Amino acid sequence: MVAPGITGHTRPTKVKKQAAAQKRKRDDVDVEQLEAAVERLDPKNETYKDFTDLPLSEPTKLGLKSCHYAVMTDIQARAIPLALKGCDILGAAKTGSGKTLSFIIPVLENLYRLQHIGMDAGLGALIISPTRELAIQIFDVLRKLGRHGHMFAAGLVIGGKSLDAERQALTRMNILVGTPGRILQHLSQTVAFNVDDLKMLVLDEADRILDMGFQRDVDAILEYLPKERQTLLFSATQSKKLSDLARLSLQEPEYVSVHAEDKSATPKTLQQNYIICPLDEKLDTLWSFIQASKKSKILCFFSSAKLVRFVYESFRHMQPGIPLLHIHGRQKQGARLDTTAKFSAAKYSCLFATDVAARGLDFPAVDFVIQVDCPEDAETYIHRVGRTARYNREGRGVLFLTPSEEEGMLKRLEAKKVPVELINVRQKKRQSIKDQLVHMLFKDPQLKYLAQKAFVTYVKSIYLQKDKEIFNLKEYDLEKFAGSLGLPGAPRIKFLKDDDARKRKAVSRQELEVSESSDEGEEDGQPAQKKAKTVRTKYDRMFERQNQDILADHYKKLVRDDMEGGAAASADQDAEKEAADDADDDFLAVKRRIPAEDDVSDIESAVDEATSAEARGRKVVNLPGASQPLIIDSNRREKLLKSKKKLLKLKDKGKKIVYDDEGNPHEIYELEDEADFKARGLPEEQRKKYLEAAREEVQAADVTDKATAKAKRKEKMRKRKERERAEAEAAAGGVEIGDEGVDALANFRADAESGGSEDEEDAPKGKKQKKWFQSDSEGEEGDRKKRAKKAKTEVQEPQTLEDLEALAAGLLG
Ligand SMILES: Nc1ncnc2c1ncn2[C@@H]1O[C@H](COP(=O)(O)OP(=O)(O)OP(=O)(O)O)[C@@H](O)[C@H]1O
Repeated sequence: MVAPGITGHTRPTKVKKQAAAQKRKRDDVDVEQLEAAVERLDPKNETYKDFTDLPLSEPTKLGLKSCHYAVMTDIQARAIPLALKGCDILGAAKTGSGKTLSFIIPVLENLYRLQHIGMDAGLGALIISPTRELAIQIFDVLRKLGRHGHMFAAGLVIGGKSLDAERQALTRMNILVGTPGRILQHLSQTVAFNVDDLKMLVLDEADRILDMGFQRDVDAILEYLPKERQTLLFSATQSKKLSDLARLSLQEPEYVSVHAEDKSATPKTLQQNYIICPLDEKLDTLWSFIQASKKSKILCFFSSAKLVRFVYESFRHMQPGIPLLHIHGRQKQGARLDTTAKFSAAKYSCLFATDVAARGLDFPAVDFVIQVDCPEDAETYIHRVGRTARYNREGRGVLFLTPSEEEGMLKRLEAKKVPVELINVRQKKRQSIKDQLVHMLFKDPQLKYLAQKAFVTYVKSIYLQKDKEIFNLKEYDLEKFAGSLGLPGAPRIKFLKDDDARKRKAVSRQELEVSESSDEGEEDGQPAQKKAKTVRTKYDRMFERQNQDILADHYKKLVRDDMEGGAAASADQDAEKEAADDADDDFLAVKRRIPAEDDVSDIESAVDEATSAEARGRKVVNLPGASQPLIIDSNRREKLLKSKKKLLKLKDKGKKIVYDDEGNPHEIYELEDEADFKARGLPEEQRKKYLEAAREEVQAADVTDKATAKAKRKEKMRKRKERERAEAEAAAGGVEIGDEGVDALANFRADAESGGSEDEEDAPKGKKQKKWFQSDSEGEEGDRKKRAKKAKTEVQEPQTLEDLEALAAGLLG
């Protein structure tokens, strides 16, 4: 198999051509025999177990052998024979049950029997996947299986590479794997891309591809494809919606649903648990879990990219003792692929992810899938948890549910026949990381900013959830949640006006996840055309941010005020701007409370305005302490009168005054009259006079100071002599002074001379001084904590995987 741009041939062209010609001759015979054998297949009455039971071409057999695939999985045994016979298929099977081969083998075989090979044949099969990572994975399986003698040209189009390079290769391709957006882009822009003779269309993760997020792209793609074709749809959670089937022009499709028999939609080897965890305890619980499972491969799901970044960055600072990775749609493609490869290869690692990693990815040997944030629905739960316990391996899934999410989510899971069992977190084993987070955020403003964004995006994700039976924003203690992220308080969030919010609510959560990453040209199959076109600088983006009041102070000073009265006008402008970059804030607005100097209107014009307003019959109120009258021209202004806090804003801010030696108040800068200044002489002469007078003043003060210092010294000397005399008399009187007594005396003298500062020097070196605000007991408490912490870190590391799994299980058991 040839994969343009990916594999190259080293053999000279002549030899290659001869080999191909010979092969084709052999294939002619092969093809006829295969056709006859496929005709004889009777999937409805016979069962097939091994791949050798099926009439497959030599190259496919060799491919299967080289990958050590011998026995078919259930979905393969049922779907492949039907697909070989040309049926349209709607295949549903549990995660990790081998669906990829269920469509790759029919694609290779059906095109092989049709000899749909070479440049002139054009595109024979199109395989669509919702994410780039999954497309790469499918292409990899195709390559491995097809490289033992198949002559197809196969390619991968997922964006992130030059369109031109892809264009040239596209014209030669027989099999194409890609994401919806990029495929559509080529269909609409690459003239030589010929799909008129397409024989097969495959949708992997079909329910995802057919949902709202991809609807437009997929419908547009279908417009280009011939109606006469074979269509295969596969997913772990399959939609049977008639409208979808009609869209795809399926012809009497065969429903191949493998989990119908054992009733459960998840693998038997998967142990599924859930814990009840209040929102503000999630990070503590997760941290403790990771600490107890260092020798494991863990995949943790969160609801937003910002949350993933925050948890990754903060946990990394705390050195958890296990390699941490993170993946989300906002990363560059290279970084995502790098992370996928690293996590696949890792023995022990913990990957923090958004749902971009929820579907289809075949990471080997994942021990735990932790759903830290509740999935939007049961389907997403199934796909997430399906990253473990793949192909008969064991695995464990733990779902964190807040008390308010429990009932609704369990109902949804039950409806999908997903067996989850409640377990408890051992409170004794739960470590609190709140203080560490507070400390880190205090020291690192960037981390604090990330925490604030994480908070906002989390709240947004809850607000946007469609299933209000599970997600009810009022039930979450947001103040405590902010505290658990290390924030001093919850950033203030104000929801947009009702109609706007309603519009946004209609957008599905999936669409949001997709659009979250649209800044990468095409992300998860979103077309690149949707990208914002204008070039904007960092500063443009800075001013466009809605959550200005959670930015650093100096940003605040740069922000123009949206005073209550002007808010309506600026809201429209904001709405336009906000559509661009900070997409995840676009239904939320943080109240702006920062007045800027140039927006406070000129008093005179305000008074004029008030007079004319009064003339027009409007109510005008003179606020005590305010420099301008307040015109009441709307209900909002009327309400304003009732709020003391808001009225405060309209009052004069006050000035800074300095007092001279006589106690007279002055402005900080007082400029005298120019004529008076000139009358006193030339500026240079005035300066000299001033300096002379000041010098005389200083000299006089110096003389007095010296005299005072001398008098003090004399007095001190006199006192010391008196003391020595008293000591000598005491000694003569027979009082014994031991070593201790001498020390005490010496100390006393030093005290007298230095005002007691020796005390500090006497404190043992190396031991940290107590702070003035620390009481003794606090100090001891601190020491005790330190000792306890030390003891904690000295706890014996378990040596075997079993030990650690037992520990991990212990935490959750
Ligand atoms: N017949 C087989 N024999 C042995 N291993 C197999 C067989 N079929 C598939 N596998 C292996 O099982 C694993 C899961 O396969 P695959 O990724 O196709 O699952 P899936 O059903 O598509 O999962 P998901 O629903 O999560 O996308 C892969 O590592 C694959 O190599």
